[in-house]
Amino acid sequence: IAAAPLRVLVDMDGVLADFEGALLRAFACRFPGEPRVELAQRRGFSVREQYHGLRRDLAEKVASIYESPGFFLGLDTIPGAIEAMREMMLMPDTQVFICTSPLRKYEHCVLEKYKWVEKHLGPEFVERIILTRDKTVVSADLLFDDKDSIRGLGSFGIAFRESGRERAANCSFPLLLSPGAEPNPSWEHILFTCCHNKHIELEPPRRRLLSWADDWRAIVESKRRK
Ligand SMILES: Cc1cn([C@H]2C[C@H](O)[C@@H](COP(=O)(O)O)O2)c(=O)[nH]c1=O
Ligand SMILES: [Mg+2]
Repeated sequence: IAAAPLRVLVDMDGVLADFEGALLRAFACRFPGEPRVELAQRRGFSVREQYHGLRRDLAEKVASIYESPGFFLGLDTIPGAIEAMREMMLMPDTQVFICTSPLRKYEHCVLEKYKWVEKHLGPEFVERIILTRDKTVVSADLLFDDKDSIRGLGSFGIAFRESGRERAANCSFPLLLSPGAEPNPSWEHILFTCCHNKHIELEPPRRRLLSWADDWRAIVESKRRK
């Protein structure tokens, strides 16, 4: 019996597309007099949260950048990403998908993510886009992602008290509070190094990919069933 092909999910922002670099450049350009967080000072996935910590009103200002038309389409590629994706796609017994989370304000983001993939990778990769706010429910062997803790982003069931009784409600909650719907995702998460996560020390056996110049091929091969 032939072994099942290896399925690899590759995240988009921070892994294929340079979200952080573009955001900082656009922020500095649109709000030149405001304090900003340089890439070397970035900590934690949410840039919005870090700007909020700097000064409350800066959260809305930084969000206005990535919610603007043209922002996602204009992102530069992460060095080596396009070459790595093309090579991975050609690997025998390997299925490659782009797994990316849209903003809750999806108006420009969703269309522009599709256009970005077509522009930089071509139409065959557009067929391979998975858009989800909860990557835990997607079944695969590997997930390359720059977010240190992969959970759901969207609405989820939460218990709360009402008239002394608990009931479930489908509430929309801030990004970082939502657990994924699947507590045991099938994939191994490989943390892709990005400015906001490079200071995090991973607990073994968690693994990192430092960049696309690092040995991603060895990570892929390590997951093949013997
Ligand atoms: C506040 C904030 C939001 N994002 C957004 C950008 C994307 O829509 C998703 C992450 O997408 P990915 O392809 O799954 O990486 O969240 C962000 O990346 N960083 C932020 O600080
Ligand atoms: Mg990402």
